[in-house]
Amino acid sequence: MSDHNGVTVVGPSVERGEEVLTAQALAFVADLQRRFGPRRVEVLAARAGRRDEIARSGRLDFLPQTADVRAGDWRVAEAPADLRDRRVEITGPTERKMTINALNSGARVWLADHEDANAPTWYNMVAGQVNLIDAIERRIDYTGPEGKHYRLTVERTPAIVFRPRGWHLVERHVLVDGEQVSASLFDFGLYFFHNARRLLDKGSGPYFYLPKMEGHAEARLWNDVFTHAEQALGIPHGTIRATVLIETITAAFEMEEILYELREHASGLNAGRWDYLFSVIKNFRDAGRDFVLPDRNSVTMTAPFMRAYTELLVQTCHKRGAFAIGGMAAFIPSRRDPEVNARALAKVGEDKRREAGDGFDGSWVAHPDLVPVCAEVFDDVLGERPNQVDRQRPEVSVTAADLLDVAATPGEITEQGLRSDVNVGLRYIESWLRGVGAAGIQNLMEDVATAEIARSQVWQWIRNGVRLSNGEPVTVELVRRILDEELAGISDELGSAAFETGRFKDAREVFEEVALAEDFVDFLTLPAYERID
Ligand SMILES: CC(=O)SCCNC(=O)CCNC(=O)[C@H](O)C(C)(C)COP(=O)(O)OP(=O)(O)OC[C@H]1O[C@@H](n2cnc3c(N)ncnc32)[C@H](O)[C@@H]1OP(=O)(O)O
Ligand SMILES: O=CC(=O)O
Ligand SMILES: [Mg+2]
Repeated sequence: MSDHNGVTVVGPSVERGEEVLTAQALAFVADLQRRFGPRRVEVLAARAGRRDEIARSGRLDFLPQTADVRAGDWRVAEAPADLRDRRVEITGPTERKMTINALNSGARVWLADHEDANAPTWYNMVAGQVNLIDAIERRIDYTGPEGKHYRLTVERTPAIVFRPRGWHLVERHVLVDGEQVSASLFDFGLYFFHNARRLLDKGSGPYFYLPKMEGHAEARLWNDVFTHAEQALGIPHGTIRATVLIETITAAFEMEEILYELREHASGLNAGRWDYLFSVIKNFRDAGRDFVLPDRNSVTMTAPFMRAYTELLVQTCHKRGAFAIGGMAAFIPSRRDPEVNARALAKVGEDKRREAGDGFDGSWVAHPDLVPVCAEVFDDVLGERPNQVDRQRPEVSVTAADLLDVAATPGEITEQGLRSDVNVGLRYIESWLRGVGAAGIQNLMEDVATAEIARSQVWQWIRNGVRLSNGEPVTVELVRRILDEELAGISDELGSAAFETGRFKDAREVFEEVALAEDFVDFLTLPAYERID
């Protein structure tokens, strides 16, 4: 434990942690917390207020008070040179081996993730910052436990776009004046303090993905944080570039306003489909059967409400000179199973073709073996151009009713779907509690966002009196029985020794809290964070 000028670090020491947790860097974070921490609390309270309003009215609409922003003539800042071509973006945790693999992947951008793909153990958060500095300095290497050596093998590495944790989270290992620091300000502050100048000196810049925002007031808060941070380090205003994930249903109604708030710092919007689905379930969880989604794996991007969302996103971005970046197809390739691999490549190719055809400027992949698939699709559509931001979509006309047309989603609610939600929820939470924030489960990529869908869908089915396709009602008792059965199956598969040393008991407790409790828990990571480390 260390204590300096009102900043107390209560996390254990991490190898090379002293390089990032310097007195100056912590003072910078503390200043951000003191200036902006109270506004973060207000923003979170406003979220709760808005959700109460949705519960009362059962609907959402574009904001009348910002009609002039939507009608106005404005554009976001010009893209810096290394963010003009974003056709392939690889995402992943900042763990050392994966950092090197992502840098060698051939993607144009690496989304270095402290959000959905991250389990925020103190070790991960500090070591991740060390790895990021080493990555920017191109001095990163690593030897795995089996002796395999990793180093940078390419001349041109992807531009790094760092995703800090969302506004809802705290970093409990750092206290500022006795209060837990905002995880967003901690992650952003350390990365910016250590790397802003470094990146500029290397011809790049401090670039960020901003997760899980629920509206333009939150974008204004980020913009004010950026402006202050630039001033504090004497870096020109507008150096930071931010890409905002539109991954909540409320933010979908404020895309223009979000870009407007951040216009001097904005690079684009990303269609974060998994959290978006979670947000639809969460916000309309008690709005009746019209908002009940079928089995998680049957909801695709061609469902009418998902198409409305991505079409509006592309149209909005290009109207404002911003990049539209596509989302994550969940299929992961396999180097062991050619059939699984072929299916993943085909599915991902199909997904990227739809996005490129719709006008997206680039898209995400979860695995290095998917970089060529995404590159090929966007190469075909872009040709010599670095992006297609000039492609306007005047024919697109999306209404509030289109964004909320969940009822038109095809698909069934099946016992297999329920079992899959329970199985994936348990396995993912167990992995997260062990410090692993992204996992391949049943050949699909699972992370915080996909696990949120699984557990919130179970909650919604129970609370809306849903029956499975076999006629059985979804009840707390049924889900408890399935939990027993799925856990027994996992134990048989892993063997009892491995099962007992895992975190399945805690994972079950968390799953029950976030899927079965009468009061809906806003984020599964909140109760899970109490049990991490
Ligand atoms: C909803 C959202 O926010 S999506 C964005 C957040 N989610 C993510 O970023 C998920 C990123 N992807 C991953 O973490 C991984 O691909 C997983 C967990 C899904 C699968 O990983 P693995 O089980 O290790 O896959 P696999 O064994 O095929 O990996 C092969 C190699 O590729 C590497 N690799 C796989 N995915 C990545 C990645 N995203 N970045 C860097 N390297 C990767 C592995 O480290 C492994 O390296 P090695 O051969 O040197 O040991
Ligand atoms: O962050 C991306 C998502 O789909 O969620
Ligand atoms: Mg997300």
